[in-house]
Amino acid sequence: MSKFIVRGGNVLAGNVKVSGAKNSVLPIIAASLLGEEGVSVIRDAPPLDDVMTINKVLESLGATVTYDREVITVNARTIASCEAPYEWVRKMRASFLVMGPLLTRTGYTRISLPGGCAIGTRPIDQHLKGFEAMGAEINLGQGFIEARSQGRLRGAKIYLDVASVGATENIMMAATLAEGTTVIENAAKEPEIVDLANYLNGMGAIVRGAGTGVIRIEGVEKLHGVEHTVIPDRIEAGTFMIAAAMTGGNVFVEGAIADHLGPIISKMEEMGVRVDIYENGVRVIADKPLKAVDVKTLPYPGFPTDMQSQMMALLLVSEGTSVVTETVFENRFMHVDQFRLMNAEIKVEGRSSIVTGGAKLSGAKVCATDLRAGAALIIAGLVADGTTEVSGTHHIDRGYVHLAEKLSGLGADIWRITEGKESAPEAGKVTVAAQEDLPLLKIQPSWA
Ligand SMILES: CC(=O)N[C@H]1[C@@H](OP(=O)(O)OP(=O)(O)OC[C@H]2O[C@@H](n3ccc(=O)[nH]c3=O)[C@H](O)[C@@H]2O)O[C@H](CO)[C@@H](O)[C@@H]1O
Ligand SMILES: C=C(OP(=O)(O)O)C(=O)O
Repeated sequence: MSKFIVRGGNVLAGNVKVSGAKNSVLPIIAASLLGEEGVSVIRDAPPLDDVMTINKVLESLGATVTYDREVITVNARTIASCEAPYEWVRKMRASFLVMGPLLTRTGYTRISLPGGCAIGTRPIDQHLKGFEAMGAEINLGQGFIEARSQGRLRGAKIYLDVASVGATENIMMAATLAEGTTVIENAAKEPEIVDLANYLNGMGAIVRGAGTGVIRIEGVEKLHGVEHTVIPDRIEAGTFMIAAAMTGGNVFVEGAIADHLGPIISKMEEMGVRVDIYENGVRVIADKPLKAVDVKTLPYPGFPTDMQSQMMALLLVSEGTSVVTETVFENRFMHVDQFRLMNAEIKVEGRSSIVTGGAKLSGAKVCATDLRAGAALIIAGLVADGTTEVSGTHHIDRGYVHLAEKLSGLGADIWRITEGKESAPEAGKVTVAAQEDLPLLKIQPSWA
C-alpha cells in the first residue's frame, strides 16, 4: 500500500506544466475505435492509470495500441470483439464510452456496468435513451448491458434530461456513423466535448455545434484514423492554482487555458487571489489574506464539480464562512470527514456544506475517498501543522500525472512511500517521489 506524505509550511513558487486532459483523452481513445482505416495518433496523452485502463479495454477488443512518451497510436482496423470485459470496465466509469463507437460500427456490443469514483449513483439512462432513439435495442443483464441494431443506427433528435458529459460523448460518437442527422439537445458544453468533436471531425465525421447546447451530427459511411493533440487538463491546472493560493505562493501554471478556467479564476479573484492570464498559461499570486466566497457546482461553464473539494480546502484557510453547494453529484462530500480529521469545521446540510474559514489545520492520517478528494487532502496538507499522510493513492493515480513530483518542483515537502520500501527524508528537505512509485512506471502494460 502506498501513501503520500506531506509536511506543511512551504510556500509554492515556480513553474508547473499541465498534462493532457484525462477527461478528453479517455473519450478520444474510445472514439478511435471508429477508425476503420488508418491509424490514430493521440499526442499529449497523460500517463495515468485511467489511460492504461482504457487502452486495455481497446486491446481486449482486438485493437492494437502503443504508448510511448505521451503518444498513443491506435489501430482499430483489427477489432475482433464487441464485448468489453468486466476486468477493465469495473475500474473506471469512462470505459462505458466504448459502447457508442462499437454499437455504431458493428451493430452489437455487450459491456459490463462501469465502475469509477463513488460520488453518487451515476446512472447511464441518458446514454441508453440516446441509443434507443437511434434504433438500438437494449437489454440489461446481470451486471452488463447489451445493445444491438438491425443495420445502421438512424439519426434522431435526442433531448438529454440532464446535460451529461458522458451521454453527450457516447451519443455523439454513435451518431457519426448513423444514417441521417442526429441532433442532441441540452448537450453538455465542456471543453472536452469540443476536443472530442474536433477529433471526430478529423476522422471524417461531420459534427457541428459542440460547445453549445445543441450538437448536430450528420452520419457518414466510414471514419479513418487521424493525428490529434489533447487539450491541457483544466482540472489539474485548477488544482495547482488552488495549491499555489493555499500556500500564499506565486506559481505559473504552464499550459493552462484561461478560457477553460473561467469560474475557477473568477472565484479565486473574488477571494483576493491575483490571476494573470498569458497565452501559454496563468500565473497565480496570493499575497494577501483570502476572503470566503460561496461556491455552487454546475455543468460547464459553471463551477466544475471536479474542483469542489480542492476549493473547499482553500475556503478552509480563508477568512469568514462559506457555503459550498454540490448540484452535479448527490454524494460528493466524502472529503468533509477527512478534512475534519485535520481539524476543519464543516457542517453538511443536504447538498450544501458550511465551511468555517480561518482553520488551523493540523496534519493527520487521512484517506482519499475519490480522485479529487485525494488532491484536496494533499493541498490541505501543504499548509497543515506537521505531517499529513494520504492513503488511497490509487484514486489519485487515476487522474494526476506525477503529482508529488510536480508539487515538489514547486517547493512542497511531499513524497510517496510504499509500505516497507522507503523511510522519510530529513526534516525540511524537498523530496521527489520515488520513481518506482510513479503511475507511469508502476504499470507494466503488455504493449510497453
Ligand atoms: C471521464 C469524465 O469525463 N468524467 C467526468 C464526467 O463524468 P460523467 O460523464 O460520468 O458525468 P455526467 O455529466 O454524465 O454526470 C452529471 C450528472 O448527470 C447524471 N446522469 C448522467 C448520465 C445519465 O445517463 N444519467 C444521469 O442522470 C449523473 O448522475 C450526474 O449527476 O463529467 C462529470 C461532470 O462534470 C465529471 O465530474 C467527471 O470527471
Ligand atoms: C469524477 C471524476 O472522474 P470519473 O468520471 O472518471 O470518475 C473526476 O475526474 O473527478
